[in-house]
Amino acid sequence: MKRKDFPPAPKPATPNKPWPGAPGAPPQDQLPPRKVWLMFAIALLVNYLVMKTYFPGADTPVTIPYTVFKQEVAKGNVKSIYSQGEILEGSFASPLTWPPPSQGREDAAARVLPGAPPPAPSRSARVFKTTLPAFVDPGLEQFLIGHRVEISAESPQARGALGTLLFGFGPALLLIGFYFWLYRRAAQQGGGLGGSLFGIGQSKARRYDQERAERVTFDDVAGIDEAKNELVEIVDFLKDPGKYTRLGGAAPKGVLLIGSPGTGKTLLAKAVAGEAGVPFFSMSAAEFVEMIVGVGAARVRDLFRQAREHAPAIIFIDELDSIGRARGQLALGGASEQEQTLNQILTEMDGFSSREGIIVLAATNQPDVLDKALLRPGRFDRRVVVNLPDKNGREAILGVHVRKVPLAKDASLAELAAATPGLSGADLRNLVNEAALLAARREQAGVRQKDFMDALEKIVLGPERPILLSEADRERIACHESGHAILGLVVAGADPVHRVTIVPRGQALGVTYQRPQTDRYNYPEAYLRARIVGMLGGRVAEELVYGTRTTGAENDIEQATELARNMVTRWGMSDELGMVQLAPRQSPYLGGRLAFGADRPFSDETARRVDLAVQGIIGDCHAEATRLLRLHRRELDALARALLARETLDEKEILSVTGLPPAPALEARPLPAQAAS
Ligand SMILES: Nc1ncnc2c1ncn2[C@@H]1O[C@H](COP(=O)(O)OP(=O)(O)OP(=O)(O)O)[C@@H](O)[C@H]1O
Ligand SMILES: [Zn+2]
Repeated sequence: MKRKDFPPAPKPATPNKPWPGAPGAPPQDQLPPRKVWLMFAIALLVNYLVMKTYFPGADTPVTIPYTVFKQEVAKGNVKSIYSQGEILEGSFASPLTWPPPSQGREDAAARVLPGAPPPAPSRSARVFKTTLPAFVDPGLEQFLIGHRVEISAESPQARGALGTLLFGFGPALLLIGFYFWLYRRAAQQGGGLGGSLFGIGQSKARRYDQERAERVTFDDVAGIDEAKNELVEIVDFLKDPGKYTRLGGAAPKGVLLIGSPGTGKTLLAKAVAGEAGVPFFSMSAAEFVEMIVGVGAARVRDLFRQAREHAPAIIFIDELDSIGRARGQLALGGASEQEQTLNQILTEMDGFSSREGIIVLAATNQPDVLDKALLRPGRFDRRVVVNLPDKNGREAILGVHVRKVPLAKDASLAELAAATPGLSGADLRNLVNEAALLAARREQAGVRQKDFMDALEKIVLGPERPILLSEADRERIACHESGHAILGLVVAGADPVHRVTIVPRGQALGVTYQRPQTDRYNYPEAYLRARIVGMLGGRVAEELVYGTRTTGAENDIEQATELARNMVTRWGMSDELGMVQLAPRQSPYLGGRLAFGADRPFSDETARRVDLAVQGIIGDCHAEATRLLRLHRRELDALARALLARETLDEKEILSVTGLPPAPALEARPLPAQAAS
């Protein structure tokens, strides 16, 4: 069973890909695959028809009886023959239909007779084949000559040099021609299919023409006003590059957008282009680098060339960190390719003057791993941090995304914003989308608050999972979740418990969902301990009720350990170790993961003391959880029973079942929402 905290925020299924037709969805200017196949089929057909018309000898010969052959010679319809042993091949002056159609019909009638061989379907042919009779037909030669039949040593099926060439290579030539045409087409459209076949060195940059794609403006970007304000100047510059450089000042060349996934970096870059009315060339850095060495650099060159042709313009490089990692720090393999690509970017950025009116925007969520050379003046010397939105920001972002969604009267974006701490802009868009789908499925005219809340639950906790649990398992899970929930009510400073369920969701078999009333930025030690006590509540309840342990607490243990370790190593909350930094600062953009190349900066002796301190915190919290649950055993049992009967309980129901008041407040109330399972 699993415990979830709001940060790291859950990732929506497709965080970055706008759905087709959404603002910012790339224009669909590549050939759709179906059309490609159609063209291919047409090419093959043309090939076939050409062969048919110009090389009738290519026909498969009809086999005719010797007598029919002689009749045709007598009629003067046989143009030439070629004999090879007793097989005689030849061609007619005008095509012959064989077997004659009438005979075909008779044969069809005869087919009812059992054992009758199926007749050959009658068809018209220019070439034929016949077998000479075993007895010698004297005078055949004279007969043929008399009827001007050309007797040759060469089979009519053998073709001239050109014929052979066309037959052997025709289809291949056509295919090549076809691909070449496709490639030209794709190249004209700036990348696409051809690019992957021939133009490997071409950038696959997508160009968004602001007239063609739906134009993105600053109106579409909400909740990140600071970042927006910093980019206003860039828009100004793009509108009139001359204005800035007239007095000899250098305009910015590169701006690095730094922020967690889904905070709207791409959107912001598009909006800058949209506001300035300039073309937007976008490419993900990961796309630069392929298996073939040198390709990345060529693509970079191509990307900048394209932008230069359309200047003023914006170049947007997403996921810069995937090539911008400090050189020499790269993983094995592909290192030199990444280096080359990176060097090419640096060269290009040094190469263009700011007068050209090209601005390179790049996005990353790991600024600390970037090569220092990228951050030097004249390159990405401006940094704009794009933060996760606060409550007001979330409300504004929701406002942007519900523009085209009809809302029911009871829908409250403010309330929704309050319930979604830690969610990014992309998450919020996803939330609105899910809610709209849900409302549509429920056949409502507008989206109600309940739809939003259900969608939120699905996004945060994962979709419900239809697995069949045994009664014993359900009882265990009910007991475990009740343990979390009761502690959420009785531990001072715990976040309010919003929901408890024993319906399996996502990875979890059951979930206790807690969330704070406000966004939190600073966490008191007492709050962190309260949180660990709550995390351990599931296992402790099982210990009290059953006296045995299960694997269900794995996730709880993981999270509790991480939190306790951070208290000791980063936040100086251990008296034994004091205010010493024992772990590198975690990048807020790495979602809590350690920065690249982090080393352990202390002795083995200290490591042992850290472990002891962490175990000490967990031990204390375990004791506290046990004490509190013993004290509230009656409420624990009541809640577990109610859960077994009703599966899901909301805040009000939990309070009424247990008869407990909400958790008493701590001096100041701390952190984002959490869900424990
Ligand atoms: N501040 C915002 N205002 C309005 N919509 C937003 C905002 N932030 C994100 N979105 C929505 O989320 C979508 C995805 O965001 P976007 O791709 O810009 O995020 P990102 O920061 O570039 O993410 P990543 O780092 O994963 O590339 C946007 O197209 C937009 O619909
Ligand atoms: Zn749990």
